Amino acid sequence: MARREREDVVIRVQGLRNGFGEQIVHEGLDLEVRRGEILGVVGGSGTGKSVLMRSIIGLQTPLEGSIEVFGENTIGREETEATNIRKRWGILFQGGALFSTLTVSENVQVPIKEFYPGLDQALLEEIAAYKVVMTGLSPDAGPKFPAELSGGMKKRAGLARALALDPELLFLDEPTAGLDPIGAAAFDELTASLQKTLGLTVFLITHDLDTLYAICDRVAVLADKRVIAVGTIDELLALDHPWIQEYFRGPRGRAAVASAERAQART
Ligand SMILES: Nc1ncnc2c1ncn2[C@@H]1O[C@H](COP(=O)(O)OP(=O)(O)OP(=O)(O)O)[C@@H](O)[C@H]1O
Repeated sequence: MARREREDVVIRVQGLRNGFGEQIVHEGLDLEVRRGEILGVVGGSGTGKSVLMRSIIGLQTPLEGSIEVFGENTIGREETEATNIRKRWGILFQGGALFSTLTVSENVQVPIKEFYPGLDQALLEEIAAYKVVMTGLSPDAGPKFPAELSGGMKKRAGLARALALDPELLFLDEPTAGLDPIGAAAFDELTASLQKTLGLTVFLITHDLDTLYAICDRVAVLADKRVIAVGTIDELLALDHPWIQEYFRGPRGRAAVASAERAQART
């Protein structure tokens, strides 16, 4: 394969098999995520979207297969070896996963302290304050505890922490779940604008059709234990798979198309 092509693939998953006891979640799953794209990952509940993400970031050891991130294998790596790859990505887990006993600013400082111990406290606070503002939160949010924040603010704080180390690759697990439509649209806009400004590659698990239409360059569909299709929404719509047709052409899919068309007409 040409070197250039290799470099343009940030995540390469091949022949992935995952399971828990008797239950096989993935079998022969292949996926490539290209540099600079927002890839939406969809699939019915329990199809293994989160397990796929956990496999890629090394939290779940697959039964078979290979996973490369930035051209490096991420399976079975020693902690110290994996550190160099881990600091090049940021993760927003489902629900934000903030430490409830730490303030927003302290939450953002956690990964910085982990990877760069010994940084001066004033500098840590300055970096955290910058990340907080970057995600659209007011500077006053820094000293607040997660319990004092709205759902949307918690997501933004989680995003600020995911961006703490200036990552090239961002993993978002259902970032708009639980947000009202206006909050969800605002979060989508934030994701798209950060992706552009920072040149990020984004792996985005979602059930939110509006998010897919609004900001994803391509969408990967998980079904039957593997990625059955990946492409633009138009490319997926041309396929004859019942789940894809039902998902994109069902009532919610049609509403998302109408809303995307309205947004386009406004620009
Ligand atoms: N640690 C675990 N132990 C046992 N089974 C697990 C574990 N983690 C996930 N599973 C199972 O693997 C399957 C896939 O789970 P996963 O959370 O990846 O689904 P998902 O596609 O992200 O679903 P949802 O859209 O509902 O979040 C499920 O059947 C789940 O019960």
